[in-house]
Amino acid sequence: MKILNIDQIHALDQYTIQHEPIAPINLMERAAQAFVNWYGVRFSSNRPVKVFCGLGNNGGDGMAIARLLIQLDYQVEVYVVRYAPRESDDFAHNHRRLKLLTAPIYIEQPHDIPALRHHEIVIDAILGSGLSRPTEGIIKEVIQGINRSPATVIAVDIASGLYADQPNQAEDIIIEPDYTVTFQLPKLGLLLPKNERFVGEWHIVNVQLHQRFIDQAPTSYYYTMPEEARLLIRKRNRHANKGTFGHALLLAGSYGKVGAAVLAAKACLRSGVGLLTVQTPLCGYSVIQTAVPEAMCLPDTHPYVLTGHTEVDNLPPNNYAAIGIGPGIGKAPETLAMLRDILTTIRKPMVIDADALNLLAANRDLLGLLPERSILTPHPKEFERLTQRWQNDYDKLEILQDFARRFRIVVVLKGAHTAIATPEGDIHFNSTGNPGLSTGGTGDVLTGVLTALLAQGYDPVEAAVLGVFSHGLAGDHAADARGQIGMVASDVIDSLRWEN
Ligand SMILES: NC(=O)C1=CN([C@@H]2O[C@H](COP(=O)(O)OP(=O)(O)OC[C@H]3O[C@@H](n4cnc5c(N)ncnc54)[C@H](OP(=O)(O)O)[C@@H]3O)[C@@H](O)[C@H]2O)[C@@H](O)CC1
Ligand SMILES: Nc1ncnc2c1ncn2[C@@H]1O[C@H](COP(=O)(O)OP(=O)(O)O)[C@@H](O)[C@H]1O
Ligand SMILES: [K+]
Repeated sequence: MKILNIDQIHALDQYTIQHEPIAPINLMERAAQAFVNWYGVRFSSNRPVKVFCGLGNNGGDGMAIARLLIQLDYQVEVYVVRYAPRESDDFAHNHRRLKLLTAPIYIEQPHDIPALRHHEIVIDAILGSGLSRPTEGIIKEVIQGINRSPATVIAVDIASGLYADQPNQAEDIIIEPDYTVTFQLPKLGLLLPKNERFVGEWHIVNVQLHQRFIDQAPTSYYYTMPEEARLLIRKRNRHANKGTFGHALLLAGSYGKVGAAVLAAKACLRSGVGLLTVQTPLCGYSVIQTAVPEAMCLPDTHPYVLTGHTEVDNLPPNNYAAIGIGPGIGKAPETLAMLRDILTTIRKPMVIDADALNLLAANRDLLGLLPERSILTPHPKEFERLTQRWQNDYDKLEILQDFARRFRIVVVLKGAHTAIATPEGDIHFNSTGNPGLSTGGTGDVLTGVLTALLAQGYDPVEAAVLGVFSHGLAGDHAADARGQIGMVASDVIDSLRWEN
């Protein structure tokens, strides 16, 4: 699904109005109805509702939402924050309609702000995507009052005071909602880590804006929807054999970190690879042979770290369908030499993770050797080591795009909405996963998943989008079964499923 900027979203509104065609007031009604449908299945009518409206179209949505809720027998009070003399036409229209049902209360001074109790629901329709400057004056006072209250807060479209596609300043006063119900398309600002407090749990509701405009709108930002990810999964041919699905090589583990190799190997096998060889230091040999009997093991000559040398007959590295390197390998000089050797030999996309990334960061000349369309999987700290410090999340996205474009690679920047940057400069945000994944070893699992997909011949961008989605989904299933707190990386492996 595309993520559009605010100018595009406004143009999309106008396009829908002209080409559907639909009167603006009816489009607002559709948005309000979509919000109320969402609301109705979650909150019972015995919780009093206070709707806070601004004077623009977000406020107009609030007015229409209040009317629809009153008609459904919810107990609703409507507050209008009168911060300016002018109102939008559609606000004024809905204001008139609402006044036939109830008398709104006007807030002009701080003492007009009502007390809010914990069983109440606040609907924040003060400012939406039309935000043009930081909040101040009476709007700021109302927002602070709502944020201090114990009520449940739901933002209409976006929290009042939060920019949808540009950075806020630390001192900005912004609604801190429990939920955001946004219209039609996700907004970039909802996905960024620093905005977490101003987003809460967010949901998209469909208001049937014109699909032709969306299809033609240029963007670099995408949000992976379940149906899009599932479409990428390839069906197996009836007459397939294990050769069809590739032979992968995982280079993983060091003394004390052979578990990382085990996790990556198991995840690789659970993601459909045909054959798997794990190269690990000698100390890992019997661990791999015992813990992952489905995998072959290539013992390195070194007892503790990977050097790339082995006394056992094996395939030349270029003969593997895909190579994944990094989980638990450490940063020994011998391992650096092996990485350099591999990067000079291998010409097909690889998966590079963990200490392999730290070795790249410390030896930047290696970046130029990366096979085109390789997948790098840094968490934010590793990414900072590879690049530079960023000022804010928007700046970080630019650094990410530049880095992926410059080295013609796929960069999977891990986090709550993992951002996958392509060599073409696009960014795909993931929609699955939960904080239960913040536990040691889940990154190793992802490396195994991605290596398996490359070995099966998936294009690296598709492998990254699908692999990250499926890994997050497995994390969600693991959380359902074990809870976010109790789940571990092995549960994520056990929960991997590939169904389209
Ligand atoms: N896209 C969709 O799918 C649909 C969208 N819809 C809804 O429309 C909403 C967008 O409406 P909108 O454009 O009228 O903007 P909104 O935020 O209500 O108000 C802006 C007004 O406030 C002002 N203003 C700005 N910042 C300010 C500040 N800090 N302090 C004080 N004032 C400030 C600004 O004035 P100005 O910048 O001109 O001074 C302007 O007058 C959107 O979020 C959604 O809810 C649906 O109805 C239909 C489907
Ligand atoms: N709060 C979160 N929400 C969603 N996914 C998360 C969250 N925290 C971590 N993850 C995911 O868990 C994985 C952690 O990877 P990483 O930090 O490399 O762990 P490790 O090095 O311990 O294996 C990544 O895929 C990341 O996207
Ligand atoms: K709002």
